[in-house]
Amino acid sequence: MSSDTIKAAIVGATGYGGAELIRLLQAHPHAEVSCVLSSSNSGTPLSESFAHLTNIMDLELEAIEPAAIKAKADVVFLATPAGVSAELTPKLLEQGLKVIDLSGDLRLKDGALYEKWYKRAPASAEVLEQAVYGLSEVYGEAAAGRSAISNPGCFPTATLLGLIPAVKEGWIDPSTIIIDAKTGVSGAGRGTGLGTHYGEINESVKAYKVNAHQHIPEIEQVLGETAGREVVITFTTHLIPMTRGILSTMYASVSGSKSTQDFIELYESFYKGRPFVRIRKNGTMPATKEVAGSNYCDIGFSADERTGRVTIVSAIDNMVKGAAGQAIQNLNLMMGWDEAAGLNFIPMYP
Ligand SMILES: NC(=O)C1=CN([C@@H]2O[C@H](COP(=O)(O)OP(=O)(O)OC[C@H]3O[C@@H](n4cnc5c(N)ncnc54)[C@H](OP(=O)(O)O)[C@@H]3O)[C@@H](O)[C@H]2O)C=CC1
Ligand SMILES: CC(=O)N[C@@H](CCC(=O)OP(=O)(O)O)C(=O)O
Repeated sequence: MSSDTIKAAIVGATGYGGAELIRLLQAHPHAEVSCVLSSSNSGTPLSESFAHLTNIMDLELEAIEPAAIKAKADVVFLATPAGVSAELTPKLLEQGLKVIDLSGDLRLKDGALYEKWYKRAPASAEVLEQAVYGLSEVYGEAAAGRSAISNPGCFPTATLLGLIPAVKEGWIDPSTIIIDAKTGVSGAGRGTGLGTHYGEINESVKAYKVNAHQHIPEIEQVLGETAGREVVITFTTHLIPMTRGILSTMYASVSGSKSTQDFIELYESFYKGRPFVRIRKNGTMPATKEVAGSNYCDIGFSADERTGRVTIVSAIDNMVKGAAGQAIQNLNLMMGWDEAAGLNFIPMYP
């Protein structure tokens, strides 16, 4: 480890997001996991919760005590359910710790909107103000030197990276946007439930949370900022019988006459120098398998002269670019390191 190494604590280490953070941080050149925390399993070794970590991460799970975390860590990743970070973040910041939150608690800047969609009390206005929305390729520069980052949701990451350049340039009419998104079941976390039970999801595809998904206001917030006016979207999520991956298919009316190649060139220029967004050539479309296990977001386009609409398709791994990978990308940006440090994984294929 180099002298600019920092120590990371993971709250929610017994969940999927926590496990993915551990997998990725293990290979990070400037960060090491110094403590793992749990609200229900403290005093047990992490490998008892995750056998795949046997002989790799033998740390014992600890109770969540901000002062004790400060004694062991510089930065805290919160991979916890909604409601936890709203309460915990101010206590961690008071200790002088940096916080990267993977939950939805700090993403919506309007507390009333959070209350409406998440059905819980929001974080304080002060904490919401402090947290930078960490869509790395768009707001990455704002993360430098900051103490709190709200990591974007998995669907918003795939969708916003696919829409922002066209909305920003006025190439699509934001009022016509329709998003059809599919996810693997790991997006629902490790907790068991009827919704992700094998017998319920295997050999089946279903739409869920239609017009009621908590990522709707998050996507609208960012597209509204990008367009400079209110944006309202139609957004439908589908559960697919696969473990990892999100495919977001986006439709919108094109303003003026733009070809598929025009879109490809616009996006290549917008994401120039950003290592984790890959633009597909010649109207070819991405697949979740082509980004699995990696921090890439792959985007493809088809502009249809016949309908005057464009179809934009983006693919990510929900656990990596949609959660732990982007959280580490944000750590890198926060610390002024190479944004790709520790994240140069080739996707697992096939
Ligand atoms: N899975 C994904 O693809 C993505 C997840 N997210 C978000 O990241 C967060 C973590 O998700 P994920 O890892 O999948 O969820 P999991 O359900 O797999 O894990 C969440 C962990 O949080 C801990 N926890 C539960 N209650 C509390 C509490 N009151 N205080 C502290 N810790 C608690 C649990 O561990 P213990 O009982 O040991 O404390 C649990 O293991 C969620 O907010 C999720 O919405 C965001 C993007 C993508
Ligand atoms: C399959 C599945 O259930 N996925 C979850 C992903 C949500 C998530 O990650 O929640 P936050 O981003 O709000 O923290 C869902 O659609 O609600």
